[in-house]
Amino acid sequence: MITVENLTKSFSGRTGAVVALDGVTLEVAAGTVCGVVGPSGSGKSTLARCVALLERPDSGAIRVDGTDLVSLGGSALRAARRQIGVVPQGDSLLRQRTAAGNVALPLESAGVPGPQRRTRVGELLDLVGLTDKAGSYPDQLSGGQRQRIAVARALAANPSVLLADEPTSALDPETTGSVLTVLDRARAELGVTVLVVTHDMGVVRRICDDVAVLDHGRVIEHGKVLDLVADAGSRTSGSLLPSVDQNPEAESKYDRVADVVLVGFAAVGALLPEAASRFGVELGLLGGGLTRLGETPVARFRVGLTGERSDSALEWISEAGAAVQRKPKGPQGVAA
Ligand SMILES: Nc1ncnc2c1ncn2[C@@H]1O[C@H](COP(=O)(O)OP(=O)(O)OP(=O)(O)O)[C@@H](O)[C@H]1O
Repeated sequence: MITVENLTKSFSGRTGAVVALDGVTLEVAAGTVCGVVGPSGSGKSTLARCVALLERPDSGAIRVDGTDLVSLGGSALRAARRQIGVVPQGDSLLRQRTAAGNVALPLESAGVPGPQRRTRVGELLDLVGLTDKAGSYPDQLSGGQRQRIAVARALAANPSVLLADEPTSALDPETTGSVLTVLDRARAELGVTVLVVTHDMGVVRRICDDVAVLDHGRVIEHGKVLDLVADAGSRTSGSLLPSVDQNPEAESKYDRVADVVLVGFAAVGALLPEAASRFGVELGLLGGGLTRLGETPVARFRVGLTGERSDSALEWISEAGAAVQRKPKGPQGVAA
């Protein structure tokens, strides 16, 4: 588990101090993947660098499995660093070493004997699906393959935490998928806790259990992705749910208009028709659609309802587990 408490970090800029982290508090449960998102300059990389102990915060605590890393020095700090695997931003492999040689690097530094090293490198190449590229040099690998080798290298010393800073930037969607699969396997098969910094909400959509949204060095939103998408006002719901086109003319034809978010329903399409028939209302779909967050099906539909028991129908949909947000009717609705 990673716990970050009230972390602050400033840099001296040309026009005075730049506050990169302004009281960041965050908790990432063991064996989960947390995405750190936010606009450029919001402090994402600084947070990752502090957690990786590459940067010392000005104040606050960073605990990994209960140990406060900020207070450590000397050999205790070096030992703590081994608990944290880092996939740096950009191309980070050594050009003159093969893929296997790059993965072996942290094991060599830790003095792991040759036979054990070879076994471990073999396991890691297998984990990232690149056993057949063991003898290839970085220039002979694609960008996605290089990133997967960087993940294998970060996992070599058996860390409990893996930090990845923009692991998929500059990759095409297909290659991005293969890198994300590897991060997901690290969590699922090795139980590693993963913190991934990204500007790409697609990364959050694919592999993150939790998300933290940073802005101006502060956490402005943090929680489980599946909880946040059900919260109509959250930024996460705005960026991950299917969009709804505005159509005031169609909406004006109904007594009630609402957005309905359904998370993890096996038969996502069945609830709305059932509400219509139970309460004898006319229910029309005005927009939205289905998506998937990780393995979980998620839907957002804008619905219109007409009939005396429209409110009861919406209440029943909400009691069945959906998040329902009633929409005020637009000017055309008032006129109708
Ligand atoms: N070493 C440094 N020296 C001076 N200022 C820095 C340094 N590192 C970061 N900053 C400043 O701290 C703020 C946060 O930067 P950071 O790189 O953490 O943001 P970010 O969210 O990762 O941005 P991006 O998405 O563009 O990588 C920015 O204003 C940045 O200019």
